[in-house]
Amino acid sequence: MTPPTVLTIAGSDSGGGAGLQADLRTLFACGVHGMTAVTAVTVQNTIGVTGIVEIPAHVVADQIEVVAVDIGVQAAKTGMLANAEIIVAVAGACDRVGIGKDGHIPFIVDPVCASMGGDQLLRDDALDALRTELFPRATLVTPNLDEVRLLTGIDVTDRKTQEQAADALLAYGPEWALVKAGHMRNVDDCVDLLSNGTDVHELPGPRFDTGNTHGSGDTLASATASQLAQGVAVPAAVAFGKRFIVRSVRDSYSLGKGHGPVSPFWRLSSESV
Ligand SMILES: Nc1ncnc2c1ncn2[C@@H]1O[C@H](COP(=O)(O)OP(=O)(O)OP(=O)(O)O)[C@@H](O)[C@H]1O
Ligand SMILES: Cc1ncc(CO)c(N)n1
Repeated sequence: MTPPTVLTIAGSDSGGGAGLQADLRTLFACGVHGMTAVTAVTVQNTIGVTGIVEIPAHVVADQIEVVAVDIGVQAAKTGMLANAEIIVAVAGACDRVGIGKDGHIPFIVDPVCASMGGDQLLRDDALDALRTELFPRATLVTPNLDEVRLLTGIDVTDRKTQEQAADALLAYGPEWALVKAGHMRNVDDCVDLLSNGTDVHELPGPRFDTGNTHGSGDTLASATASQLAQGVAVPAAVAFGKRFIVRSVRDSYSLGKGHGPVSPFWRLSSESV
């Protein structure tokens, strides 16, 4: 049987923990066919990012268009987009193939700005392009708290500011905003907040005491995209993504000398070959 298809528009992490490698791993574990429009190649391990080569913007757009035309895309997500020119090209290509809230294909914009270790993955002057080019096209945006601060100026410290941040993000035009709580390290649990301005959903979850959360945002967004690709509504798709990431953080593992990755392998391990 042909599985549903999901396109990730993202950068490569040579260490295999985050970026398109995390996306493909997660999409596979969720039973969907993953496709990639590569935006950048990072020279990266568990310690940090030491180099970035950005892919020409027209090549990013072409990757989106060729897979959409031939294979078909049932949901799409973004990760690292590197620069404003790529963002503009992604917006144009998405419009041409129907990806986005005004087309028929659900579109998650994960506004990746930096790696877990703080290395910059998006040029400073590209923030505005994210807000103006991609947020209005997004079915769902999924910033972490550092990205919320950069995009809205709001410092999220509790449930009230989390909701304020969601409203500020929604003002840029996405249908839904998910304000992730992974970086709210002063609290014992990890409650993400999903809102479309009228429906507000708390997504509760435990906080595991681990530094091995490399790729957690990519994994959450990809697991959510796997559900949107099958016609699941946003709140249920995000609830699935949250359950998926909780198990994946629980089973995260140490690798190298820095931050190890979250692991979606739990989903594949119930049967022996
Ligand atoms: N220590 C943890 N224990 C449990 N869940 C976590 C933990 N850290 C992050 N999460 C969950 O993982 C998901 C991603 O959250 P986070 O805010 O860390 O995103 P991110 O910073 O974009 O991730 P990335 O590490 O890929 O950059 C959220 O659902 C969050 O609640
Ligand atoms: C390529 C890439 N994308 C995303 C992230 C953030 O998780 C990362 N560290 N590297």
